[in-house]
Amino acid sequence: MTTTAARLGTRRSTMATSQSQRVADTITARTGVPVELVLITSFGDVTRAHLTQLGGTGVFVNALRDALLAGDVEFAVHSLKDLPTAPADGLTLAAVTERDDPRDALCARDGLKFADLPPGATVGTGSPRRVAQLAALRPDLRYVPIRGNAETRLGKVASGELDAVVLAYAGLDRVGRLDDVTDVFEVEQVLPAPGQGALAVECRTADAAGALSYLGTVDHGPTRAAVTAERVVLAELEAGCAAPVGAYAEFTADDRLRLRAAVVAPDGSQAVRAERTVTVTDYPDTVQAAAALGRQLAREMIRQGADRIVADAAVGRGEI
Ligand SMILES: NCc1[nH]cc(CCC(=O)O)c1CC(=O)O
Repeated sequence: MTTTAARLGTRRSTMATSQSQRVADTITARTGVPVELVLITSFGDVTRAHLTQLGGTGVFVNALRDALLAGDVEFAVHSLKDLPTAPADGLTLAAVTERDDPRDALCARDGLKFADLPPGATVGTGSPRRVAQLAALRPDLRYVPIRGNAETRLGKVASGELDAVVLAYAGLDRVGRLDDVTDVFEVEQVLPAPGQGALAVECRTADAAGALSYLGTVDHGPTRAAVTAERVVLAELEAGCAAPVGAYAEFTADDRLRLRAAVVAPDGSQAVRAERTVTVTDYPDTVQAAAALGRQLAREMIRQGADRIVADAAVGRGEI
């Protein structure tokens, strides 16, 4: 008897296939189920438009979701930070993998640290969240929007077109480019995107409890709780993945869940930053505690004007 391999849908980039292969190998090691990668081209991969002009959420995940719903693949692996917060009809988040390093990293010419970049130096990043937080730290630098995969972005530093680029540390690790990192931003300086460093495994809801219940073997409870809190902040602020919102949750030494979040105006001139910790055992389960924590923190931030900053930033991007 031959065992048919489960088909895992993934984007085609080196980063996507590397992280998907790792999930496939872990599933096979833990369950014995063979998994084959099916490469799917998303609109976000082929268009040259600037990310913030693509209508926000979902550009990288829609093609994978279409393939799932069409039955072309059994499950899909996404970078969790690219996944819209709204649930998708007929699909279930079957697993959230253990988070890799959530921080953002600087890759600069000549080994330069962020503090040592000369005034006026050009820093490439397509993320309003990064621009806003970096501009708050160094308003004297020039932030340049860029697109393309990690290798293309790093190439702009190698060619001398830019002095530096900022990318996710976890992504650089997955494409084998950690040698290019010259500085790493602590989460206190630059809060990561909600879900950064974690992967989402998505399948059809109809298969989740039965045929594909083995996907639960790659679910990591503490990461799922942390990213739940982070994504609730994003949802409550009615912000998409292109909004200047950072959020990071982690368990403290005494097993409480601490959530930090920031909303920063695109020029760094205004910011709402907040932090809150929850005692998880006060709630029926960890994910409910995380969701309550996210809602409470978001409400506190809205009282301080965070929703205004989010809306103004969307107007600035031409979304409203
Ligand atoms: N939007 C693209 C994207 N989606 C996930 C990652 C990095 C890996 C991760 O956060 O899991 C990246 C690239 C980047 O931000 O540098």
